[in-house]
Amino acid sequence: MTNLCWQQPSITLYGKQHPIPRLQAWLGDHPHKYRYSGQDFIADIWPDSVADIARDISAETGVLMNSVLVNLYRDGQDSMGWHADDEPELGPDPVIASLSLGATRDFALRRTGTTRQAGRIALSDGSLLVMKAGMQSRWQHALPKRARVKSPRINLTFRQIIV
Ligand SMILES: O=C(O)CCC(=O)C(=O)O
Ligand SMILES: [Fe+2]
Repeated sequence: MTNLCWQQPSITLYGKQHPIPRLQAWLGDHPHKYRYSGQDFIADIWPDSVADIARDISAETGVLMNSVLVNLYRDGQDSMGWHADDEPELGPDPVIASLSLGATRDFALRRTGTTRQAGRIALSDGSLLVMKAGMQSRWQHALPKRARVKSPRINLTFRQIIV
């Protein structure tokens, strides 16, 4: 994982550029394109180790996963804000499978259109969280900062790009 092509793109908030508070890499079985905050990213072809995990997760979920967004949270200061994975490339009702490695981090949930957190799940090393069809339109999720966490976490969110 350490030799992946890590990127730290900037997102535009209120007209100002901010680097995302984590590193990410976009991998797949083909050079799939995906659009994120107004920028296009082309997938690097995944190494055999990741292809093997994708095969297992495809068998587990019944969905042929052909791409993965890898997130590296260097410590508890790194995070991901509230969002749903509702990019058009994923189709109307995606299944997304999220494998966690390293430090345990809380995964927070809220209903779409609300601001209050409705629940959280501690994602520990080796855990697999499957967000099933219907979830992205009804719920948002986030990975909040945790000041006490001093060690890194890598998260692989397997997806099926359908366009
Ligand atoms: O790090 C996590 O568990 C969440 C990652 C996530 O939501 C995403 O990659 O879209
Ligand atoms: Fe997500």
